[in-house]
Amino acid sequence: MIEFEDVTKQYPDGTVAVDQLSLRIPSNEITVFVGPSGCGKTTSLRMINRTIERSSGRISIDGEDINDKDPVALRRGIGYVIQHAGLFPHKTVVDNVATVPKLLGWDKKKSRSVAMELLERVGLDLKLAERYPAQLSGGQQQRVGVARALAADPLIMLMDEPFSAVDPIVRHQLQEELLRLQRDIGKTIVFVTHDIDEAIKLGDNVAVLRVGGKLAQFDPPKELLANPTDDFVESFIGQDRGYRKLTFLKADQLPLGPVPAELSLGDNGEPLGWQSNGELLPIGAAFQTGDSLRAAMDAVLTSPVGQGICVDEAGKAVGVIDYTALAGVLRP
Ligand SMILES: Nc1ncnc2c1ncn2[C@@H]1O[C@H](COP(=O)(O)OP(=O)(O)OP(=O)(O)O)[C@@H](O)[C@H]1O
Repeated sequence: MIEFEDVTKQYPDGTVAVDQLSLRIPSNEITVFVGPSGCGKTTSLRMINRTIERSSGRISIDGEDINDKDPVALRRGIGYVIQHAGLFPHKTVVDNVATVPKLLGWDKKKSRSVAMELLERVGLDLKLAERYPAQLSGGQQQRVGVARALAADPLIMLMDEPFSAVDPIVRHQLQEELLRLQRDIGKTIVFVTHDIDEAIKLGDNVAVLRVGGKLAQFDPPKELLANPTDDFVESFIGQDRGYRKLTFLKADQLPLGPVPAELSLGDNGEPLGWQSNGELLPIGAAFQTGDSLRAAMDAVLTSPVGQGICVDEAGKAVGVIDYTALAGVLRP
């Protein structure tokens, strides 16, 4: 656990970036710091690895004050990922990742093989391993940044707006990959973003900060959406919080209807399209039973016939749901 107790950061010019922040960041979970520009997110994050020193208060990791640790040793146990990945431009991708194992004293061959394993783990095409960072897309560079941060097998990962500079589709993929990776590695991740949707999607816990570096609310996303503590949090979450709440309800309780005859299926039962007046209409976005109700709603809304298709893990159609049945579930 990382604990902030009454932590304040005042910069030499008098700016109070973080004001008496107290919170507990649980181990092996993702905690997100979110808030408007200038609210002290980055300052809070960087005080954890002491690249910014706190002015007062206490920050501890598993009970030990970080100021009692050697800063270099402290940083070695903490991975750090930043917005543009911060890769070494003159090193190849694999050498970027192998840098840390080499620093830890491993030989070149072992460092490279560990680096290749990590690149595979973060979903990078290994054909890109010998390229230089400038020859990769922004999303690919971020994957390398994550692999490099994982290279020392740190218990803690600090991630400062790591996905902000990529387009929305790649961003969505990187978020999904991070969640998948976290299911395997279970690190203590502290993640900074100004995007409340990203915070809600990724965070086990979300700390909402207001300008002046004060904590407005610290809660799991579900609680944040259901009970924002004040007007600031409510307006920061936005108008559509009722819709966002659907993210936390599972679609497996939905009363699915049978697959209708008008739905064309492939050899393995996968939906191909809706037959309508001799035409085959697209199916829209199908959902799986393990998905959220938000995904089911999206499937209904994107279906040309108002029927959301539910598929199993193999992609086989197992049932459909329409507006009326969905509304029945949504009504309190
Ligand atoms: N070195 C510095 N000297 C003086 N003030 C600083 C310094 N670094 C940051 N600040 C100020 O501290 C406040 C918090 O900055 P910080 O970068 O932590 O915020 P942030 O929430 O991460 O912002 P953003 O989302 O825009 O990156 C801001 O008012 C900023 O101008």
